[in-house]
Amino acid sequence: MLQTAKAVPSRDDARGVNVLRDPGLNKGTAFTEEERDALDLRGLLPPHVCTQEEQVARVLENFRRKPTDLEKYIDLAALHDRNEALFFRILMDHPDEMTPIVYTPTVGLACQQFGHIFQRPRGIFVSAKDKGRIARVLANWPRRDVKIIVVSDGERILGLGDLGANGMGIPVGKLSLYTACAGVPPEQTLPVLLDAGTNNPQLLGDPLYIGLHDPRLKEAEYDALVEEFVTAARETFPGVVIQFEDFANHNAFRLLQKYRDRIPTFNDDIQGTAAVAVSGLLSALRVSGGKLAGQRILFQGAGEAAAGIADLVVATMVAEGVDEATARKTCWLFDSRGLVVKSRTDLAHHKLPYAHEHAGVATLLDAVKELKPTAIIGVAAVGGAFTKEIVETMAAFNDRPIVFALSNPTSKSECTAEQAYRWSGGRALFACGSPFPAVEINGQRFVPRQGNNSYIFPGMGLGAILTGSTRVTEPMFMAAARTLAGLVTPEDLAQGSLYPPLASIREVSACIATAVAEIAFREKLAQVPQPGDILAWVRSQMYEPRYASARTAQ
Ligand SMILES: NC(=O)C1=CN([C@@H]2O[C@H](COP(=O)(O)OP(=O)(O)OC[C@H]3O[C@@H](n4cnc5c(N)ncnc54)[C@H](OP(=O)(O)O)[C@@H]3O)[C@@H](O)[C@H]2O)C=CC1
Ligand SMILES: CC(=O)C(=O)O
Ligand SMILES: [Mg+2]
Repeated sequence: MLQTAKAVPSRDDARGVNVLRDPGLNKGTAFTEEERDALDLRGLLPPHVCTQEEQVARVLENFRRKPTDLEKYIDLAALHDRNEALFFRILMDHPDEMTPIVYTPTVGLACQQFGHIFQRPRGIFVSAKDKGRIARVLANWPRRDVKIIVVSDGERILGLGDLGANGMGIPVGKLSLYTACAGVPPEQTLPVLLDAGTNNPQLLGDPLYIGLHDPRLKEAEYDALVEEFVTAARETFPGVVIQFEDFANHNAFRLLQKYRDRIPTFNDDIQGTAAVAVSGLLSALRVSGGKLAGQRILFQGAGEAAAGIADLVVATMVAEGVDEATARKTCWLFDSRGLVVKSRTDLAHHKLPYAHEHAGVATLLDAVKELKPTAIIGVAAVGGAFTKEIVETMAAFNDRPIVFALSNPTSKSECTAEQAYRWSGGRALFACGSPFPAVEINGQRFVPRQGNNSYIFPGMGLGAILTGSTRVTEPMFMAAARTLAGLVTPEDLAQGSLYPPLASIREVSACIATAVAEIAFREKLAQVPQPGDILAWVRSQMYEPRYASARTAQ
């Protein structure tokens, strides 16, 4: 027995196998001859040594053979678990093809099916059962150099509602973009799902649901869970930035208020969305020739995204010298009960600054007719809400109507790109939350781009991480919006694109991180010495999905 044990090493001794099983170290068929010897890999791999390019070709061939987007998602998730560098190489080199799979819209479907497609856990699940021991749970994470956590409690996943622990797909997807779009090293990222229960009856009745089969915690218990998590996360991973994602708005605004002046944190749905939308507005105004001060913006929806955008529109106008009261009057909200007006007594706190003197209006179409907005922004997750009549009405009194259909995923989009362009006779200045293909109308080609916070959060997080900023502030989001808008070229605008191409997202993120870092240094929030050339420094810190050398792998 002893002899056998010696002759056949135990798994722990089999260095080669462990390397192949570690996605951070594994190069698969790309291990060189020397590495195969040094790491005991001989025979564990087929003999042909592949280049990374050959591996990419193989992955793409298989990926493209998958019959559905969900199958493609599962395929990429498996690659992520197998070979991190190859996964990010593919994401970075094929952003237009891969982003809609790891991110919206497919990630929404994946979250809906999460318990059924689940293969391997990724990230940390902190549940209500962990009360009193969350620090120990976080300590189970194998690394201490985590710099960015994206946390969700799964209560408002995209526009799909309460998906409970299935919402883990969102932190995982967002953090994949952190690495692919902003070069944050994957080992510095940690997805967290805070399982406070779910009120989704379908999930509670689904034996394959992966979360607690319990109703959501009530406010006091819930707040205690979040507080324990935040405290433990900051102790376990000193300096970590915490991004709150896809919380329901009854918690999102409160938690932002509670933590924004205490730790480096932001709410992506409120603040990241605000920056991308303001950037889109600034780009649209370059085409229409107007100024923010001259706009009337009607939001369909009055939640996190709407209030976040409206607040940043106001802050931007105030920074341009407009008085706050006047600035507020440019923004109008329309919620599930109609136009938000002063006489209403049912308004949540975040709606009050936009409750103007006006008679009640019951339908969005009537609101458009009465207010004659220059821009409509859809953030209510009501698919198809921008009807033909609404877009035609917008086009009747605006030479260049601004139409942003920002709800996700695609099924919740207020209108398609084709509808916006066709119904406006090719005059709409359009942006969408989820991707739409290019549209040709009367020989003119329009290339819609995504008004999605994915243009903002990777660079925002990178800037905060690199500087060790102690806070993530509103001026940083304003700067991100302006930086992003500044990267839109006349060629982009000529084809209807209000954002730069996804292919340039790493450069976009580097510029946003630089703008954020400049503020962190100026406001003395940074914890590192200021480099001479901030942009060059930021670029030099960005992860490249190159394979580590065998020496590193050992
Ligand atoms: N493109 C992007 O980057 C982002 C897009 N989004 C998308 O925006 C959508 C909303 O997100 P978020 O703001 O966080 O969600 P919230 O739940 O905070 O807000 C939703 C809002 O929609 C309103 N609403 C619901 N039904 C209707 C209706 N029939 N007519 C008018 N308003 C209605 C709600 O009204 P009431 O207040 O009365 O309940 C609420 O104000 C989602 O689809 C999300 O995916 C969000 C963040 C980023
Ligand atoms: C994009 C995003 O954050 C959302 O739809 O929730
Ligand atoms: Mg979100």
